[in-house]
Amino acid sequence: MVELNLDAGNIISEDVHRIGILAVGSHLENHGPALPIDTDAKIASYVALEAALRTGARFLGVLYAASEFPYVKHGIHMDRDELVERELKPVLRKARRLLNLEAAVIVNGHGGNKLEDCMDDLEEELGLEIAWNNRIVEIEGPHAGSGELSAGLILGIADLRRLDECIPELYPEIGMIGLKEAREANREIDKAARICERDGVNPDPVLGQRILDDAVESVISDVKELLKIIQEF
Ligand SMILES: Nc1nc(O)c(N)c(N[C@@H]2O[C@H](COP(=O)(O)O)[C@@H](O)[C@H]2O)n1
Ligand SMILES: [Fe+2]
Repeated sequence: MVELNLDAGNIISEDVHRIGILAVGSHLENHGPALPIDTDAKIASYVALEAALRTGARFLGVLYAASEFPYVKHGIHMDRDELVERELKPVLRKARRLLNLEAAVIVNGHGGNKLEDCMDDLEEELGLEIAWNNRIVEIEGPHAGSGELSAGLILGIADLRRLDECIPELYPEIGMIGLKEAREANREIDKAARICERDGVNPDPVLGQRILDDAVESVISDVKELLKIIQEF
C-alpha cells in the first residue's frame, strides 16, 4: 500500500484530507438573458473550489441535479426527496468510501434546494459530519437580480451586452417578478420580487466580489469547524 504525503502542499492540517466540499446548484434554470442557465451550479462550484484550494479540503465537484417547488416554473428540477435519495446520498457515500472522508461541506447555490433539514438524517445514515452551507443564497438577493448578476460578472459568465433586455416582461424569472404562482405561494419569493421591482437589475463588480468572498470565507469557516469535530475523536 502506497504511503501518501498527507503533509504536502498548502493545507491547513493533514486532517483536512478527511473533509470534502461538494457544490450543489442548478444547471437547468433560466436567469434572464445576461446569465447562463447553469449560473447556480457555476457560482456554487467556484465557491466550493476556492474554499478547497485555500484550506486543502477535498473538492468533490458539483451535483448534476437540483430540486425546486413545483410552483416555481423557471427551470427543470426534481423533487427534494428524489434529489436526496437518488443523487446526493450516492455521491456522498462513494466519496466517503473512496476518499476515506469523515466530513463534508455541501455548498448550495440554488434557492430551491431546501435540504438543510435533511442533514441530520444524512449524517446518521452515511456516518459523516456534514455542514450545509447556504450562504450564497442567503446573501445574493433576488433570483437573477443585481447580486447574482454581479457575482456572474466577476466569474466572467455574465453577458452585459444584453443588460437592456433584462426586463421582467421579457424574462419573468428575473427577480421572479413575473412568476405569479410562485409569488402567491411563497412569501420569501414575493418579498424578493418586490425588492427587484424596486431596485432593478444593476451589475456591480464590488458587490459581486463581496458576495463571492463572503461565501468562500463562510465555507472555510465550516471546514475549520468540521476539522475541530473530527480531531476530537
Ligand atoms: N429558486 C428558488 N426557489 C425557491 O423555492 C426560493 N424560495 C427561491 N428564493 C429566491 O430566489 C433566490 C435564489 O435564486 P437562485 O436559485 O440562486 O438563482 C433566493 O435568493 C430568493 O430570493 N428561489
Ligand atoms: Fe436557482
